[in-house]
Amino acid sequence: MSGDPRTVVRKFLARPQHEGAGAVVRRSIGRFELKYFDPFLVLDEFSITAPAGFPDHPHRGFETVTYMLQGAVTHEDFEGHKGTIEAGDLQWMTAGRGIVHSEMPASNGTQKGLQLWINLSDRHKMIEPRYQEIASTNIAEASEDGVTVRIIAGESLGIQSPIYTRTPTMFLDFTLEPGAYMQQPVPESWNAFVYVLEGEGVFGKSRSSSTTAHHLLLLGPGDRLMAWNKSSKMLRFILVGGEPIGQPVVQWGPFVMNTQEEIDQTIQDFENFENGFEKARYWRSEATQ
Ligand SMILES: Nc1ccc(F)c(C(=O)c2c[nH]c3ncc(Cl)cc23)c1F
Ligand SMILES: [Fe+3]
Repeated sequence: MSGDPRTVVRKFLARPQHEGAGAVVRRSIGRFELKYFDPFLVLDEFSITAPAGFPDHPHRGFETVTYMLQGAVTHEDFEGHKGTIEAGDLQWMTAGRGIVHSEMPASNGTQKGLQLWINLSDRHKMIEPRYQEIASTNIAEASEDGVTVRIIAGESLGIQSPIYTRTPTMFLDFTLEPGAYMQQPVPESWNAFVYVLEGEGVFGKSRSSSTTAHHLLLLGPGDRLMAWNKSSKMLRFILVGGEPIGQPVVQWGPFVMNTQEEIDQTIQDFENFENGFEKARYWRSEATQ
């Protein structure tokens, strides 16, 4: 690698806030200090205990990536697609022209996970909805010198995820043993961030300070991330990068388009059950009945 390692340019502590129906999320991307980090719209570390959850709601114009950390979430949509996302499982949902679904706790106790919202370019915003779902046991994993990486999207240690990312994206789940060090290439033209899940780590070229759980680190220019675990406990974090789309973003809750007129049309489509929302007219999820 001929370029420079990336440095940490901004650091945010994601504090709990209420979302959905009684759900608690730690929102890092999508909060007022960081409304949009192209192509990323939202990063939520969510925690839900029944009866709280995310009952019937729509999406248009982007993708949701749900990666379970603890427990399980049951999802069902207006096309009859339903299932349970267990701990370690991945659901990559391309809402495209429109999805209406519910995402609710699948069992008692607290369900925890991450949900990342990835914007779609204008040419993909109205494509047919699609799911890519991988069970935990089928998620590619590699280990080397005290570093274990689960390849959710993109490539690491010579292993490529099967997930097709319309907006080119990498999503890697790293665990470093005490004393371990990692280096991961990141395309120089991509925006990239780290979100710490557990432990304490030192990130970036300057190795200035350590970072603990629930913190998001925006990375500056460079061709790779370096990280160290100088603590006596395990360090776990995700490294996410994406190719900026560079188009206008007009968002109204779960609708993300390029112009206000397209948002007005989307709201009309949803209210009139048209242009992709036809099946929302009579559908209600079982989870919320
Ligand atoms: N207010 C609001 C508006 C629109 C939404 F789509 C949602 C929503 O469904 C979620 C937002 N964060 C999430 N983390 C995890 C899961 Cl499983 C779902 C969500 C929501 F909460
Ligand atoms: Fe949703």
